Amino acid sequence: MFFVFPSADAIAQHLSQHIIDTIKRKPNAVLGLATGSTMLPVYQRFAEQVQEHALDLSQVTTYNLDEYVGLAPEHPQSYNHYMHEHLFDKIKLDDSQVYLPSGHCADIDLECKEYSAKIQACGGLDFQLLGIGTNGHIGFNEPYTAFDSQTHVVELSENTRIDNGRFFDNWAEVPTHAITMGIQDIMQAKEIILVATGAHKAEVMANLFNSPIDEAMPASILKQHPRIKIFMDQSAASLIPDSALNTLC
Ligand SMILES: N[C@@H]1[C@@H](O)[C@H](O)[C@@H](COP(=O)(O)O)O[C@@H]1O
Repeated sequence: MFFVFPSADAIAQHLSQHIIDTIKRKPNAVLGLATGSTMLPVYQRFAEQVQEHALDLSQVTTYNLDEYVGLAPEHPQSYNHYMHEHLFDKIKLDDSQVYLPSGHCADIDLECKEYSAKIQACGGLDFQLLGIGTNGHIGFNEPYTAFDSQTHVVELSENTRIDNGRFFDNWAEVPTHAITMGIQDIMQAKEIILVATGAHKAEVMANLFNSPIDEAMPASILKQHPRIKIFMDQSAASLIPDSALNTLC
C-alpha cells in the first residue's frame, strides 16, 4: 500500500503514465482530480505526455474533489482557476467534460446533492487522485468528518486555513468554508492513488501509517479500499519504517 519513489518527478512520471494507461484501457474513463501544489508536477508531466502521444481525451470526464466557498470560478485562488491553468487548458478539455463543485452558487445545499448524484449517474469514478492535508484531510474532509459523508460544505480548520493561506494576500481573504466531495464519494472510486511529497508531509504520513481506521484521521479509511496505493517521495516517507515501504521504480 505504501510506495516510496526517489523524487516527486519520479512520482509524476509514474502517475502520468498510469492515468494514460487508464484512459487507453477505457477511453470514456471518469477521473477524480485533486488540486494543491503536490499535483503540479503530475499535471505538468501528464499534459506533456498527452501532447507527445496525441492522446484522444474526447470521451474522458473529470470531477474535482473540492472548491472554496465564496470564490468566483475566475478568482486566481479558486480551484476552478487552478485546474484550467495547470491542466484543462493545456490538454484542451472542453467545459462540458469537466466538473468542479461550485462554491459560488445560489443554492449550495442543492449543489452538494447534485454533485454526488452526478458522479453516481455517470457510473462512478474509475480513478481518484488524492493529496493529503497536514492534518490528514482528503479533499476538504477535515478530521472527524463522517466516513459515510457525501458532498457537503465544511468549515475549514485553522490548521488548513494556515496551510493554504500562503496563496492569499492576507488572512482575511483566506476562505473559511469549502465544498467537498464526501469520504463515501471518494471511497466509491474504483481505484485511488494518494500522493504526498516533501518533508512537511513526513509527520502526517507517519500518523497515517500508524493510525487505526478512525475519523480523527480522515485518510485512514483508505486502508479499507481494495485498490489503494500511497505514493511518497523519500522526504515524505522518512518517518515510516523501510520494511513497510514498497518500490515501483
Ligand atoms: N483541498 C486540498 C486538498 O485536496 C489537498 O490534498 C491539500 C494538500 O495540498 P498541497 O498539495 O498543496 O500540500 O490541500 C488542499 O487543502
